[in-house]
Amino acid sequence: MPRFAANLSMMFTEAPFLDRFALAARAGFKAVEFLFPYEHPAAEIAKRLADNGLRQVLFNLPPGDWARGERGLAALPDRRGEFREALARALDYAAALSCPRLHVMAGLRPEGVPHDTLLATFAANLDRAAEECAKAGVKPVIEPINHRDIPGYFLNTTDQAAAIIRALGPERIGMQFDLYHCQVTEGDLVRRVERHLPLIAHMQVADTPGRNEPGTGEVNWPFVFRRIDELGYRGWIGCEYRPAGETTAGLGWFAPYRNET
Ligand SMILES: O=C(O)C(=O)[C@H](O)CO
Ligand SMILES: [Mg+2]
Repeated sequence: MPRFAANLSMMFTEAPFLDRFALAARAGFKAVEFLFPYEHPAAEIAKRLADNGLRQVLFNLPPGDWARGERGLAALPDRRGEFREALARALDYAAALSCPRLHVMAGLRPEGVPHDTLLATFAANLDRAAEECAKAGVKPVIEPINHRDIPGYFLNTTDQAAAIIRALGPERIGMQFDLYHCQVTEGDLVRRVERHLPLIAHMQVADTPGRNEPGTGEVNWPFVFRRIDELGYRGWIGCEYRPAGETTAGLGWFAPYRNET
């Protein structure tokens, strides 16, 4: 059976961030992910994880100035110093939270910079991230993101991510396969999971088109989850969706998977 992690940036937003850990555990989750921990001391988050018997399975490197629209630094040639600092900061948190995966966001394509320059920067930064992360027992992951949610994002398709991962070594870098982005951009979910399975180190889910919980949109999730399981994926699937109503009221879809650890 697939194992689901609650995404605490999107779920349980009825409560302040630090109180969401208890709500996730009460709803039956054994693991959590979120976008960014940096507004809170790592020790405080570690305590919430321990108090509630939860594992932290993923979070993101600092993405630059999120409030001003930045969405990562890794492909940006004039931000390499800042990328190194972001990596170090994320690794400090990962150590404190015993987190095995870090999402390295590529960033938005700056106007006038050739694609090859961005790709070379992304590869060089990922190479460095892989080296530093390996020392800490962490695997960095990259995620193709659709054009509608983040227009101008550098990394859009699973094939593009796969080519970068193969060039750098799948044992060093993984794919964060977000089924929601894949359905928006590419579709053919099960075939794409089959194609990229050896590279996939983390998954995420939301239904399309609304980015709400599974069962609110157009995808046959029981079939997709069953095939993912049959294919042998044993990693986590982060519930990176905006609940259509109150979070707990929308967890009916999760009932068959609640006991997976
Ligand atoms: O948007 C997503 O799907 C993500 O997973 C990123 O971490 C945040 O943009
Ligand atoms: Mg995602």
